Amino acid sequence: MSRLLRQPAQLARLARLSNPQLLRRTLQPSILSRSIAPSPSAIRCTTPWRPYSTNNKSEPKDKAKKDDGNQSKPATEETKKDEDEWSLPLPEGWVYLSKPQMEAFVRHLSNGPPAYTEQMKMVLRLVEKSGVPKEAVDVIQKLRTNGKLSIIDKGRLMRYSVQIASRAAEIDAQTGGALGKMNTDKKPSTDFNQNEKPGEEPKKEEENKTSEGKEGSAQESKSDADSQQQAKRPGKAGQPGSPFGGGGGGGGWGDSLQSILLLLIIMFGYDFLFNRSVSKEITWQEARVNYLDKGLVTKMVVEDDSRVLLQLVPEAQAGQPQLAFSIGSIKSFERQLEQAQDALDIPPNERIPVSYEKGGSTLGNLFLAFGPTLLFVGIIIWTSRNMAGRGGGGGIMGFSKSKAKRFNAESSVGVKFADVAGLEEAKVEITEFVSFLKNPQKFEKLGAKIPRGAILAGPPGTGKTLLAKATAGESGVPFFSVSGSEFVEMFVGVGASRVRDLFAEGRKNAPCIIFIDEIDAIGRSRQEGKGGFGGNDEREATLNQILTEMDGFNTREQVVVLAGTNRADVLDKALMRPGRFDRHIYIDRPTLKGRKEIFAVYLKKIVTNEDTEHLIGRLATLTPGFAGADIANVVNEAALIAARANADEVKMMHFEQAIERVIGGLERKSLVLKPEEKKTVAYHEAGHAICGWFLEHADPLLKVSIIPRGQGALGYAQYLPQDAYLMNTNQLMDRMAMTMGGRVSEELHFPTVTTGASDDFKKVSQMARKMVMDWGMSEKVGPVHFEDNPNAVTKSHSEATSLQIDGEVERIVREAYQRCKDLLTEKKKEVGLVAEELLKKEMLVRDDMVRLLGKRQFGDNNEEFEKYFGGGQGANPIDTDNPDQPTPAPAFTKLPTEESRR
Ligand SMILES: Nc1ncnc2c1ncn2[C@@H]1O[C@H](COP(=O)(O)OP(=O)(O)OP(=O)(O)O)[C@@H](O)[C@H]1O
Repeated sequence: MSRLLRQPAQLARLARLSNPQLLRRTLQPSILSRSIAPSPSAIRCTTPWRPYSTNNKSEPKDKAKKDDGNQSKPATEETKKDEDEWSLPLPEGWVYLSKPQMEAFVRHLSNGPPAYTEQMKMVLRLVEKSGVPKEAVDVIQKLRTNGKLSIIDKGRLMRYSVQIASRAAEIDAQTGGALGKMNTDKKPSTDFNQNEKPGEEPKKEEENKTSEGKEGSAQESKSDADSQQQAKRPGKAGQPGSPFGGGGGGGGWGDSLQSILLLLIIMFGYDFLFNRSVSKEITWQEARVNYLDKGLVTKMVVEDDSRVLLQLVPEAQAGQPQLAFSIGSIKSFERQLEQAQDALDIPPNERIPVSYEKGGSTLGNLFLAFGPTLLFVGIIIWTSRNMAGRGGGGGIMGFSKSKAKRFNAESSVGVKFADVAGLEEAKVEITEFVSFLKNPQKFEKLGAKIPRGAILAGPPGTGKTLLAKATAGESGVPFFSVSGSEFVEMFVGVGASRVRDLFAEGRKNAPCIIFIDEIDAIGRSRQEGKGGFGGNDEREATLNQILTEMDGFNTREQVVVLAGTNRADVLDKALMRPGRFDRHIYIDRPTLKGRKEIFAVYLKKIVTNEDTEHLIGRLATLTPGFAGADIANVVNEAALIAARANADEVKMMHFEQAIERVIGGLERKSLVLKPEEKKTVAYHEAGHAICGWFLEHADPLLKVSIIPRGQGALGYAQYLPQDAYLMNTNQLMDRMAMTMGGRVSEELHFPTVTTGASDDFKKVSQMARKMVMDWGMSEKVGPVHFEDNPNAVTKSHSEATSLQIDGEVERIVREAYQRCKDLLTEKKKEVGLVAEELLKKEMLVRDDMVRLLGKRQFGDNNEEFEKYFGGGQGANPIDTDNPDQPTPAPAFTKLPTEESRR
């Protein structure tokens, strides 16, 4: 419809093209009904229609009287009697227009676009036939007396037009399309000729009507043939295309409604845009001689500084349009008016009032009147579409819809417990939910209450979501997954209503599992944020709704709520209490055993000829601290590296490259260091390596490199820390000393030091501070725990204690430094040896170290390391240039770079 409105020519085409079809549709029933048996509807369709103003002598008077009695028209003088037998009674509050009113209406419409004159005639016939709402009479009366309408009145008239159009459609449907048929045959009693004097019947029309009256039923019998003729000449002048469908049992009344509406909108739109007022142009002289001099002018309105509208006494105005004349300038008009009034000797207090109006019904006014409303409606539609596009559920109402993704037991949730490696304890806990969903009677008959839900807490990527999915997969129930952040919207109340919707959906689909990931986005403690500038009301409202919903489940409702979070510590206590999230399942990063199991799951999908057991063990040993997601990533990365090298299978070196890439980041080949910088980096890394090699509690060294990697790392020494859960003071001191190795080596080998050790100092300081404040490892401060929250306004301890803590931290760091300095001073030669080798080879592996320094004195303190990497081997330094030496395992050899492979 909007497309049609933008292209009025199309509408004309549409109306014209639709005419033959409509005619055919209209005709068919009457032809059929006549060839078989005359039916009342067929007769009705062909009964000639007589407009109200035609005083048709041929109509039998008694019939007219009878009809009059049947009509429920108001008994005013202006009310017109309808004589057509198929006319429907006027609805309450509706009247027929009087002839002068009709003429005023016609004059108004005749200002529409010329291309639609024919269509306007049809609208007119329709108005004659259908009557108008009573209130419309007031507006039309204004049109009659003022010749123009205000924007508000035009808007009203538009509204009445819609009502008229729907009544027309009703009549058309109820009379089997008679209205449509009538419009193809008849002309309105009131013509559109503007220049015609009001009240005067056009002669031609009169003739037509007389002949109509004479021919009477002859026309009826001719109608089929005529109609068929018309069908062949669509849109010919005088035979307008009908916008009324309606034929064939009212099937086209929707078309009628649409067409009439479009026509009216076009007409009024045209009027708005192009006709400042419905008026007749005269000259100043005419205005003066015919009206001013005769004392008929009551007021003058200057429009847009260029045109003057005359307001006349009612007697003079009656029956004619608004009069207007153009002026060159206001000044000259005022002068002329004054002279005229002076000449007429009009006293100053009786002079004709002049008012000034700007704009009239210009485009600007139109925008001023409707712009804000249109803008508002536009914004609503845009926002609503946007929400729908984001999966908001469609339309503005979609805001409150939950965005949970539903996975079906048969389709998407293909995950089973077997796919979740490790996490044995968590699986045991959660299996209970599965048996509850599968077999609730088992629990109910013993009077047991089933837990409502479980919080799965732990570091990112450890398999919380996977476990929740597996629970749904095992129990074969629908699974609704939603992220906590999806409840957070800028509109107040949306979060709470989404929670309501989610739980309602869950209840509808019970038994089912609802999984809320990252629940900390909405489940944070309500105390948080209260201290500052007040809490977040929207978040609290959402949390309260979750609390309410979880309370709302009765024990028989088989809806289990699981939630995942990385921050169980910040969750609201009310959320964690029994009866809501009863179970708290902590899922930590996998241990060596867990990593082996996860590698086993993912390596199944990889093409490799390596010994699986050895591969898994070795990779698991190389990846301490890796979460399940990291392991999945390493395996995939290795396959990608192998594919890039066009390998047939994924080899150990591909896996090791992948691990190195995940830990250290991408090799930065573009970063070229100056020779002296490279030398500093080599001595710095050699210092770390020597500390790691000679300190008793250091972790086994894997490799040292001066190839820049990732973000800002110019070199690195990779150790293999054990899965340690406790550390003693000696271990910590050795680790700190090892971390200081880089800076101390720089001090010993160069006249000045560099900025390269800042990250080392940060680590050392953090460790020392924890030893003093958290772990009670300072004799002076004692076994006390101190809160170390840099954001806290008040400290948990006194200034004196702070000073004491600072003093102890400094002491520990200094001790570690001294330990390192003593060692590196003693091993200065070895540092130089390793550094020079590093400068030559860029990367040294464990075997290089053994070759250069001899077997490590203290062993590797790591069983797995010794098992998979042959730790302790190489008691005799390996000469890699000697072909008789055993080939080192891949982790100990330099990995081929991209260039060397090419
Ligand atoms: N125990 C595991 N067994 C198999 N795959 C795992 C395991 N843990 C994690 N993964 C892998 O890691 C991916 C991410 O895991 P998941 O989404 O469950 O982590 P999460 O703990 O929910 O993380 P987050 O806290 O960031 O939401 C999984 O799709 C899976 O491929």
